[in-house]
Amino acid sequence: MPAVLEIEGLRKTYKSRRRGTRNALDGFDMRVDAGQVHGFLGPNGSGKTTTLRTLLGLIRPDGGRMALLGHEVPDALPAVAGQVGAIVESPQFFPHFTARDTLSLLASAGGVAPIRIDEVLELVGLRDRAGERVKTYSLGMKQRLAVASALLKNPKLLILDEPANGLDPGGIREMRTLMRNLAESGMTVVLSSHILGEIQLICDSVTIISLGRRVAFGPVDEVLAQHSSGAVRIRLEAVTDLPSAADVLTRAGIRVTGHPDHLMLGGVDKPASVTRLLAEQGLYVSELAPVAVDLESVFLELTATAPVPGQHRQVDQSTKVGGAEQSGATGGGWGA
Ligand SMILES: Nc1ncnc2c1ncn2[C@@H]1O[C@H](COP(=O)(O)OP(=O)(O)OP(=O)(O)O)[C@@H](O)[C@H]1O
Repeated sequence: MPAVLEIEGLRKTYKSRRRGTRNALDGFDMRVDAGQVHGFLGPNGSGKTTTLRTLLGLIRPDGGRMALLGHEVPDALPAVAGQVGAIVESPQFFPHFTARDTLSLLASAGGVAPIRIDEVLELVGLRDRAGERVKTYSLGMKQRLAVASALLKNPKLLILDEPANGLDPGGIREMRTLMRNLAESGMTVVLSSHILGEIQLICDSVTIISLGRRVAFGPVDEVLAQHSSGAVRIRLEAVTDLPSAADVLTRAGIRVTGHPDHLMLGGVDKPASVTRLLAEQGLYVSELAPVAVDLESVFLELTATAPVPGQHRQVDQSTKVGGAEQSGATGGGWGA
């Protein structure tokens, strides 16, 4: 299958007087095959926006290579730009314009045939409301108008940074249907998100980034399967013993992720050894259950930060060059 997007060893260092030198991307790799809906996941500050902006020629990288639709970028950007639609920043619309006025303006500026306006309005489900002013639109409708504007030139690749951010469950469902419809029409869609349940439902494949590096990638099922073997949830008689239990198990080489009332363990061969290890330290297990992991647990385990649906709550993950600071490592729990 041909790669629509390829990134190898991408590096970007930001230097600022106030924050010093920071590695936003530290040898990052990514590959997206044609016809996929691909989820790009990572905690705040892990480098998602820097990656997408670098791909689109808005930021100059310090190293590595990138290709879009088989052409090396940024050199070939003028040649491929017409085949790539992207929303990497919240687009601003004239509030008094209708959706149709907005798209007409963009279409004439971009040399797009007017007939395409109705097609994109239909695609994003705004045709019936196209004559209403944008200021009367819900956030979800504005997001869909933004997608419509990116679809005007009928791109082969659509890149969306946090398309479901701030949407209510109804808006998220509409966005999900839209993404699937676009993929079925043959478009490749890359979307960054914190809403992991959504990514699990919508996406065929994922890349997880942490601290500017790829920590997992592949078809969603495979990423889940790689992290499901030996996954166990335990509860203790005393919830206050969870931190000590996490400590004991981590020292025994078990991957541990802390939650308020239980621990998730990874890579457990013999569940009985967990009970024994803990009992030897006077820590008593009240429940031990094998579990099928979801994308959220995998994300938590790999990035050590807890995602909050629809919110930017995780701490910044970038690393300071020349210092030990790594601010994102403690957000999720005690272990791993
Ligand atoms: N213009 C800039 N100058 C200095 N540092 C920057 C700049 N842009 C981003 N950074 C830093 O680079 C790191 C990566 O940021 P980036 O925005 O790519 O992360 P992200 O994964 O998109 O996060 P979020 O989910 O919060 O958007 C962060 O530490 C951020 O503070």
